[in-house]
Amino acid sequence: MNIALIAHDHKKDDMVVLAKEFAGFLCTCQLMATGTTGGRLQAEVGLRVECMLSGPMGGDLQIGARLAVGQVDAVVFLRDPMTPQPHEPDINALVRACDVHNVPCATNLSGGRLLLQALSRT
Ligand SMILES: O=C(CO)COP(=O)(O)O
Repeated sequence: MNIALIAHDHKKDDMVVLAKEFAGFLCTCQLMATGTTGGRLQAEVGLRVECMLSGPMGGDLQIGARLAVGQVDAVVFLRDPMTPQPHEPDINALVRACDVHNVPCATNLSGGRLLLQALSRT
């Protein structure tokens, strides 16, 4: 299974907690992440992650492009709703691509937990 993991700066600690919780499942998946998120998952959780560019540099778009051609099965995108992001159009494009292609996308910690629980049982 191909899973994309993305977190805005104020949500990166949550992503590390979530990834540690599901490390046993995630280490059986092909993981991709935006640059800084992926770096933390590698360093702090020990997961093997394909790192794209950092989000503001186009990482969300890289993941969206893969998703559009069927190479992403699920997205956990822990967004920060309280902080304006310079690359808001890229963020919207990725979430829209999930909707266009009917790819499950969790945008907060509890949704991410539910999604990973469900996927880890399949
Ligand atoms: O900005 C992001 C997603 O929109 C996340 O990017 P980083 O993982 O590189 O911080």
